[in-house]
Amino acid sequence: MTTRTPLMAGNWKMNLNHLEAIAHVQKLAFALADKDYDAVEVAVLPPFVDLRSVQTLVDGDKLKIKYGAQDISAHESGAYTGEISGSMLAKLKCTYVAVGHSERRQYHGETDELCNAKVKAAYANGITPILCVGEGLDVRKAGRQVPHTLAQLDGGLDGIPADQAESIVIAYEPVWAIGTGEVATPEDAQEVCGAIRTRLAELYSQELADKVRIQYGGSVKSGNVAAIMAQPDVDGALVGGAALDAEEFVKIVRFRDQ
Ligand SMILES: O=C[C@H](O)COP(=O)(O)O
Repeated sequence: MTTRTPLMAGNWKMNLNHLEAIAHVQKLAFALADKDYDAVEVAVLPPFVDLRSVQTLVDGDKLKIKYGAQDISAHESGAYTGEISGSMLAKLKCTYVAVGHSERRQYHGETDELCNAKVKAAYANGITPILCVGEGLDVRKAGRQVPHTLAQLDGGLDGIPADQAESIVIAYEPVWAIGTGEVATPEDAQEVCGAIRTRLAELYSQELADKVRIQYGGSVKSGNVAAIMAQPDVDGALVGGAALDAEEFVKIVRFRDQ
């Protein structure tokens, strides 16, 4: 059985300017330094304008905290006003990039096809995508959360070869649980995360599926993280609101102590 290192990633969304970002990462580094946290990988996904500041801090102080972006352009360069390319993110040494977050899908009309192009752009630049998938409330009420989420997974991974897919991170985020305080039960999370792993085995191989980390996201807090992480197919969390509070995020990282 493959051991997967849990990945706790804080998606700051449109919060914290570059000065606040520096203070926040310093707090995280200070709080995490007093106890070994090698067993858990910690990442932050700040707004684009914070990335240079975060990079300088992480590089300068040789922090173990990883960082990445919340989005990536499907294009490599050119006349795409407002977009940020994969090569720009790679130049800032981003480890991760979120692709297809439900807020991008909902407010910016991102389709599975576009997400797939963004996954390819990430890999073309040596950045690991965190592909976000998950159903809305109407789909959940209709009991179609598994086929809906797997269709997003299939679309996002279309044409991605195994040697790339083995490093992908999948974030299962039921939209009805994002920022609502409405957390999926551990069983809800396991149902879909387990189905994602089974699909990865069908698309590639069981060996590959066993390597891929699958996160849960949606109102994760220190009080509920341990129960969610106890599920066999949940390998981390993509944390929104609670990641803006350094102390709370550190508690989530230390889920084993909760
Ligand atoms: O990317 C993070 C998710 O959208 C979860 O956000 P939340 O923890 O505020 O519910």
